[in-house]
Amino acid sequence: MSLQINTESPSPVDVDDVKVDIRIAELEKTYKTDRGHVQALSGINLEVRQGEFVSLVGRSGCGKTTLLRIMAGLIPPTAGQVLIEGQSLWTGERVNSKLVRNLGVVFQEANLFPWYSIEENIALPLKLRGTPKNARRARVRELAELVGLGGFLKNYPRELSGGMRQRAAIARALSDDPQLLLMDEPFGALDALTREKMNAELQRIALATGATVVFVTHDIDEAVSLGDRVVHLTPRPGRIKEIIDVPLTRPRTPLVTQDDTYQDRVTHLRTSLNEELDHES
Ligand SMILES: Nc1ncnc2c1ncn2[C@@H]1O[C@H](COP(=O)(O)OP(=O)(O)OP(=O)(O)O)[C@@H](O)[C@H]1O
Repeated sequence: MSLQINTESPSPVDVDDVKVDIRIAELEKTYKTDRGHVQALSGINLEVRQGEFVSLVGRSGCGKTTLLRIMAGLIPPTAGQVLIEGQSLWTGERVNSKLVRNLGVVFQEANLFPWYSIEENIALPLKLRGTPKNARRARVRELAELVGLGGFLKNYPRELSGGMRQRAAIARALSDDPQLLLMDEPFGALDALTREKMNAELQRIALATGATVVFVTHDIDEAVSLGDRVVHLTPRPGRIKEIIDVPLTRPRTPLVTQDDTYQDRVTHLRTSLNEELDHES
């Protein structure tokens, strides 16, 4: 079977198409350091459709986290645009805080507030939004069950394992029903079984809520098993090497790994990543 691989970055912004949730156009990011400039991203063009699950993969230093942090409103791009539902996320170094409030963001580190209980941590976005206490409590219970923390709501982060803290962080990111979920290696620190379970949960939640997900991972298998498309970035500077379609039906179970389409994509990506290493050595 031939791979539907788009090796060209899509052309920049065409704001007429309402089904596109995110449009990234000619994005550049250069970090200024004491030892000079580091060009982390160059010429990034990417469109993400509403409800789509896009995985970002690539070797260490290819700019995955930088791209996600720009999309999350945490660091400004040096040039280019990020449009979310047609609105600019960045105007120079100024971020559109209204757009940022509607994002759910999960990082590799759980980043929970140590002085709040798990319940209070998960409820925080709802509290900030002014959701009444009873509704908040019901939603938090529902989410805690979902991520397997139903019995730990009164505990504090320090009393939980790393994997449990991460699940709490995911529940917190989901609490306000974000339409766009940005995740940077959220399951990197979890054991294999928990990770598999969280992958299934994330897929289920994304399907149920219709949320658009952008998901950074080092793990090719995870990228393909979760993604509708996989964006492969290459380093120095970070560029899109190719975008791979993964036309597999959902929900995808662990059996997806036996599917030819799945295996083709994984093999292709693995070969492509290894070629990069060979070129360097
Ligand atoms: N705050 C910073 N200041 C200077 N350079 C930075 C900064 N953050 C990242 N970089 C550089 O930008 C490039 C991209 O880094 P980034 O963390 O985005 O890559 P990554 O693909 O997420 O890497 P990894 O997979 O190791 O997390 C790297 O060369 C990195 O050294």
